[in-house]
Amino acid sequence: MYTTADPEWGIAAYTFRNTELPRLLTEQDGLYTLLLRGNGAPRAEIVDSISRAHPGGDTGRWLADLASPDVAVLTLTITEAGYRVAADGTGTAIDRVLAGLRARHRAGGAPIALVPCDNLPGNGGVLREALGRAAANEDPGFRSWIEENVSFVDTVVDRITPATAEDDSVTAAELTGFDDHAPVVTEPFNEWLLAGDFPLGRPSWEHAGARFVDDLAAYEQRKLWLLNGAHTLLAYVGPTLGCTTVDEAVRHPVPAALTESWWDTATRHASLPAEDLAGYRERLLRRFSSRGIRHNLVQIAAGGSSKIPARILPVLRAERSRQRLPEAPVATLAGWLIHLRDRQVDDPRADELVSLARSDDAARRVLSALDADLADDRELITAVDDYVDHLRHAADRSPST
Ligand SMILES: NC(=O)c1ccc[n+]([C@@H]2O[C@H](COP(=O)([O-])OP(=O)(O)OC[C@H]3O[C@@H](n4cnc5c(N)ncnc54)[C@H](O)[C@@H]3O)[C@@H](O)[C@H]2O)c1
Ligand SMILES: O=P(O)(O)OC[C@@H](O)[C@@H](O)[C@H](O)[C@H](O)CO
Repeated sequence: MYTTADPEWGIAAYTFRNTELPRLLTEQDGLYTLLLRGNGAPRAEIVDSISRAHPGGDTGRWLADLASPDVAVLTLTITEAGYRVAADGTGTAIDRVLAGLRARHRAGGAPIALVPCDNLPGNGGVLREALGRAAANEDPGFRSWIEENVSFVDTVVDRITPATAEDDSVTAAELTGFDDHAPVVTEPFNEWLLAGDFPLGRPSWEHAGARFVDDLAAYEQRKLWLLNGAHTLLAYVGPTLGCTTVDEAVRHPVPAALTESWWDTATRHASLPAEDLAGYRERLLRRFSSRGIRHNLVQIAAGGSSKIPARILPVLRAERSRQRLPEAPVATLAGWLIHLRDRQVDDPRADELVSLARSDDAARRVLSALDADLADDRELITAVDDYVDHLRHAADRSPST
């Protein structure tokens, strides 16, 4: 959407495993509909910035694109779990990026900007570190080329974009007359913040509202703690009370009160000025409550083992260092324990975590798998265990959603 602001640029898009989406996009000449759903009537825009779409398995094409000096920027949206480096170094997104950079280095070594768009603190640094680990056994000349020519840009992407539902295609076609098989539904709000260098230039994304800043840390903290932290809380507590979407969960008295309590706790440790945080929080409640967006909690519940450490634990640690034990992080951890015990778990560490969650002394063992220091916090572990019982009782008394 931001790239449509600069018709000089186009996107060669690659999926990871999905072969259907590139096929559909190719049939549609790369066009897709952005369906904006808020509390009023839906609106639609056609996005024309994808020049080509390829399945991730099209390795020859991928290497040729990455080798080309016409390619100046590589963005990645691969989920938090996508930054893991496999023990044998193969088959991951990081491995594919490394192969692409190798091809680029061999083809003359034009510089490039890598722009991760996933919800991770310091996502540019996370990518730099993951690539560094994957490249540990590479030729030293290639490794120093990476250091000197690859720029790692930090970003914060803020726009609630749930998985597309069937009726979204119907609504999109009614609004545009274009029979789109790959529409994307989103909220009207959008914010994209970036910090870093683009050695070969970039699209003028600022013309569509992107903001380039020197330091992202405070914005990142605000977004990851207040928005994604609350989403994580709702994704684990909501389903224990019969809620299936974010808007349902923030209308239910128990998760609604916990969300407010989480925001009170997290804002005590956030760096931006209080008025800014209060405004963001107020807007968030409106965004979460929007009836236009049906954001499934199951989608948000995936990958808790990488999300909880980034969104919940920094605040919990800051509170524990002041001898406080706030309710909302305890509720999130208890909800996660119930999730691991009772539900279909989508997480790269699912086997290990599900087995720990079903063992004796589960709370201590699951929490220590997240952070070894938590294993010694008896007060926290007891509170999480008690909260599991509390949530189960609350479920029995829960109003229907
Ligand atoms: N959807 C949103 O509201 C939103 C907003 C801001 C940021 N984000 C970020 O974008 C990410 C993707 O969200 P989405 O809604 O597009 O999800 P999605 O499930 O629609 O897409 C995830 C993509 O990541 C790929 N992927 C999954 N696991 C991978 C792995 N291990 N290695 C490489 N690729 C992998 C999938 O193939 C898919 O193409 C989120 O994890 C989040 O960090 C999402
Ligand atoms: O998989 P996650 O938790 O990183 O993402 C799910 C949502 O919390 C997330 O996509 C938000 O909607 C998004 O971050 C809003 O900007």
